[in-house]
Amino acid sequence: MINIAPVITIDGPSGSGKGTVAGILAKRLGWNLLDSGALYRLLAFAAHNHGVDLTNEELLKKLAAHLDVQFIAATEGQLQRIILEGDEVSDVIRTESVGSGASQVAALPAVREALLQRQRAFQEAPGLVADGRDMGTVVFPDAPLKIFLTASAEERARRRYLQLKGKVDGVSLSSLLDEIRARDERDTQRAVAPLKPAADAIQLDSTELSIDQVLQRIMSEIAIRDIAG
Ligand SMILES: Nc1ncnc2c1ncn2[C@@H]1O[C@H](COP(=O)(O)OP(=O)(O)OP(=O)(O)O)[C@@H](O)[C@H]1O
Ligand SMILES: Nc1ccn([C@H]2C[C@H](O)[C@@H](COP(=O)(O)O)O2)c(=O)n1
Repeated sequence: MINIAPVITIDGPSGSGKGTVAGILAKRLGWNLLDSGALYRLLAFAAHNHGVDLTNEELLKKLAAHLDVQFIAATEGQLQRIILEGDEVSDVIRTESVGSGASQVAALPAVREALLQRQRAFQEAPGLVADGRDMGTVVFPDAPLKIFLTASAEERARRRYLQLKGKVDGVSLSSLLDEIRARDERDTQRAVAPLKPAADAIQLDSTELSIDQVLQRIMSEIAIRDIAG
């Protein structure tokens, strides 16, 4: 059966604002939300907990296929919650070290294959906003609206610094910039599903745009396509 729930994909590098914009958009439209990066982060986190090496593709594939995870949708005044093997992990998976582990496991073809159907299962009525690296190129190639959101590495590191300052000890702008550049390199250069714009994606550089301005641009693309009813 053909799945007719429309999908809006938002891909781009770390810190470009995908997650923020996708969350607001999903809420505004009343659509489902897929934070695909969270799945790779959960896998890296679970691998660490179970003592699985981040290069062991065979074991990671099995772990990915059986990942016991629940996404509890955001409600008024409550952000989305993520439960892994019974424990709330919404915050602990957001560190740059888990992000780096996620980027390593995400380069393994068997891992990506094991997570593919799990991601596609989020495509349910009335619609889906999906953010990640390969949403428009691999996971939802038929999406009627694809956004590729970027910003300079310096601006992305600055945003991350403001986000983590006061919450995480010892955070520095220069180390965040190094980590962001290393992750960009790994995510764009890997052989499978590298980070790149889909041929039919709209490219938005948010370096000089506020979150509201980015949302306005996307809302006007939605209106042009008449995809949200
Ligand atoms: N246009 C913007 N202007 C200023 N700050 C922004 C903008 N977009 C996002 N931010 C802020 O930048 C930080 C990173 O944003 P966000 O987590 O949405 O990025 P991301 O692309 O989803 O990153 P990742 O892929 O690592 O999860 C957040 O604190 C967010 O509020
Ligand atoms: N569709 C996706 C989503 C994420 N990844 C990998 C690469 C990222 O560096 C890492 C963490 O993602 P984030 O939570 O920062 O968006 O996960 C991917 O390969 N494909």
